[in-house]
Amino acid sequence: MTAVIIDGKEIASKKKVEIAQEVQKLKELGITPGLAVVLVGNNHASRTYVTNKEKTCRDLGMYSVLIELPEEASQEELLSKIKELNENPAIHGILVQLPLPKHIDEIRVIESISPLKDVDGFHPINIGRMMTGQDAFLPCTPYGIMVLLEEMGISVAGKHVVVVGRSNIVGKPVGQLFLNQHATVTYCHSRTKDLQFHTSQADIIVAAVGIANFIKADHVKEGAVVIDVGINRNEAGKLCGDVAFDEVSEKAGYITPVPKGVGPMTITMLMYNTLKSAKNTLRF
Ligand SMILES: Nc1nc(=O)c2c([nH]1)NC[C@@H]1CN(c3ccc(C(=O)N[C@@H](CCC(=O)O)C(=O)O)cc3)C=[N+]21
Repeated sequence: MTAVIIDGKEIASKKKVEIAQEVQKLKELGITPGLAVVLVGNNHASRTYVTNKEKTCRDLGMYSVLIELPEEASQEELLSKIKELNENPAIHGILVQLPLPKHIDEIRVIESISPLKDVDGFHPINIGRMMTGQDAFLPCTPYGIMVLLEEMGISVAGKHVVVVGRSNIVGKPVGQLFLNQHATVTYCHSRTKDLQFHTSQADIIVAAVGIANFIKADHVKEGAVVIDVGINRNEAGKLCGDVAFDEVSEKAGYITPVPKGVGPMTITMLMYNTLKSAKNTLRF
């Protein structure tokens, strides 16, 4: 069997057209969704992602502003910038690019963002509301994964999903979103015994460990759906996922490539969350 490729780039483009149309409607009501991205320091990868986010914002007709602080900026400086953004009515979404320099407490920073503008979905209020199945800003990568499956017509209810990796921004929340859609969820991590025993039973595997080519064909059941969240660089500096794509594609039923799989959906769902926040202001 050769796996069906889940084309995240194509699905993201389709979603972005829908978002751009919604943005146009809001602008006719006098509201332009605004996203503020805060970048501390000069990490090259972060700058690439931030540039990508800003460009996408503008392509969709949204307002975007980049706030740059030097690497040595104090936590207090960052927190006061965020306070200004919380109070700025032209800003509907705030994203503080992670990772932050070591001298800054990331949790403290995330908790200083208004939950109403937390378009990353990282704030405990939004995580708590997601846990209990209430309306919330959902974290962009996990949300994007659920949209990919929905667009591909891959049902989740009753399926056995194995999440490999338990980060706060992907592994833990994506398992919760699967649970909310009635899947049976197994979380695997660095302390799991016999990883292959679990992954080879999965109907759907989410690989979010941050180790290049970690999931091999032996980890995968014939016909399984394999979602690769990895954003690693191989020896040649080329972007590659957590899944050994070629050998796993021989066995899987569906697979997301890296690049052009989950990544573009992360950006797209950030735009969706910013639009949602702007729409929320119509409610008050
Ligand atoms: N507060 C915060 N929120 C984030 O959402 C966040 C963050 N910090 N820090 C860094 C990670 C990483 N991230 C990616 C977004 C898009 C691609 C993406 O579009 N990747 C393209 C390839 C891009 C390239 O060529 O490098 C793809 O997979 O096709 C990847 C990674 C968001 N992040």
